[in-house]
Amino acid sequence: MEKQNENNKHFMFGGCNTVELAERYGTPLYVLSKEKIQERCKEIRETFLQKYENTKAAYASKAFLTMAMCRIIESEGLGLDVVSGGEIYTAVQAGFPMEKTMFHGNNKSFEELYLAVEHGVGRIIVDNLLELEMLQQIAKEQGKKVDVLFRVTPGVEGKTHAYIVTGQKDSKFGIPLQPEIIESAVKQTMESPYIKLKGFHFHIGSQLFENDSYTDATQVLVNLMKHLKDHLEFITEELNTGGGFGIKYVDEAPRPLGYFTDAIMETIKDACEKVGLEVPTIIIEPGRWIVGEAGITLYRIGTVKEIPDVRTYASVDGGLPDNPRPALYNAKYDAVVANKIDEEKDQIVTIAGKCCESGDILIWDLQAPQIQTGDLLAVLSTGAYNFSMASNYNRLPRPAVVLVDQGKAEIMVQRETYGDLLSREQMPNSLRR
Ligand SMILES: Cc1ncc(COP(=O)(O)O)c(C=O)c1O
Ligand SMILES: N[C@@H](CCCC[NH3+])C(=O)O
Repeated sequence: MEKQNENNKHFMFGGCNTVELAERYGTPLYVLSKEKIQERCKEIRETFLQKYENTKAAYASKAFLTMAMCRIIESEGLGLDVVSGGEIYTAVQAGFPMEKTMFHGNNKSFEELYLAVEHGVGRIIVDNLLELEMLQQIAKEQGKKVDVLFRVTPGVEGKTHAYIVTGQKDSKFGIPLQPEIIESAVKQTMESPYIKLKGFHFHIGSQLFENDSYTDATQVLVNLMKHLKDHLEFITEELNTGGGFGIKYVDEAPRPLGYFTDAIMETIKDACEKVGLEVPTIIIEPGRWIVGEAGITLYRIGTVKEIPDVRTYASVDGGLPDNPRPALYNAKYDAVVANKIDEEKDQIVTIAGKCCESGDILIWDLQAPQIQTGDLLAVLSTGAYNFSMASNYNRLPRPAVVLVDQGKAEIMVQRETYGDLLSREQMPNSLRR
């Protein structure tokens, strides 16, 4: 834990006193530590990019994206993985070097693909044949040749929540690895003046702690590369092995990045050598691993309801709309009472959100000091898939996002207002008074 403030009562994050942050910016409040993001990017550079030749890394921006985040990622030298027109637009507006972006998604629209080609997105990760068709038309129209990878489903199951596995055969993502399907798709690109197929992509799933699914999938891909070389003389130049590296939410023991990347690199080198293939450029694209532990959410405690012999509920001023993960994946979180970090944790309390949903419980049975109305709760590891998955359910305005760095705090995203909630509404003429 970070060095605490002088009276040791308040939780410090990014060198800032969280009690002061809550007073200054209000609650709920997302707080993001620049330093923690930078530490992860440094680890990627040192244990992967600099250790191995012909490697690249991109940040999976679906985990958390704002224009400021694009700037941080750009200055750390990483690329950006985007999955929608909205994410492309954000990167363009932030002035992100678009040749370092890669565009994913299982159902990209014509408009989104058009936007991607227009702005020179570096790689389009083609997920299906309809997309390939649209892309040929768009590239022809814009007079460009587009670099693509094919996303394939290697038939490997990641050990994680069923809603966040993606690499298995029965998946909505990717081109199935049946020889006739994949061969015909590769042939189409080899004959096309508008498409350059650089290689392949797979993504097994998210919040993974074992490297065997990565190495199994890598081996499957080398078999594919060999097959395509033998049958079509197609040379694979790039292989993107996705993201998914697990982080600590409560008591998980996360692996260092090298545990995954060393295994991937060893497997690819050995497997390629065995069948006489050149090792392709290897790309990784973690999201959660870069930003998850770099974020916290501050909430003010409201009602404390004690049900004798049952449990105590402490309700916060946010919940499911700013963090849908507990309701969606049964995700577990840890938290500290930010204004009482010196106090003994002698109470078990359940942290409830304020939505009209019994399932809106952020944390069951948190070990905490005696909690009272007005206390400040800091929920940890909320940097990934909280802000980016937030909603306005129950018409709660989305919280502000503050970037903290060595004791300084700056607003990254303003808190929504009630006015914002109505800003796109229009009264139909038939209902006007
Ligand atoms: C294609 C792709 N790449 C990267 C990621 C990032 O995953 P994570 O945030 O678990 O690293 C995802 C999400 O699971 C994904 O679908
Ligand atoms: N949104 C999910 C993970 C999906 C990752 C994107 N494919 C989560 O919060 O865990």
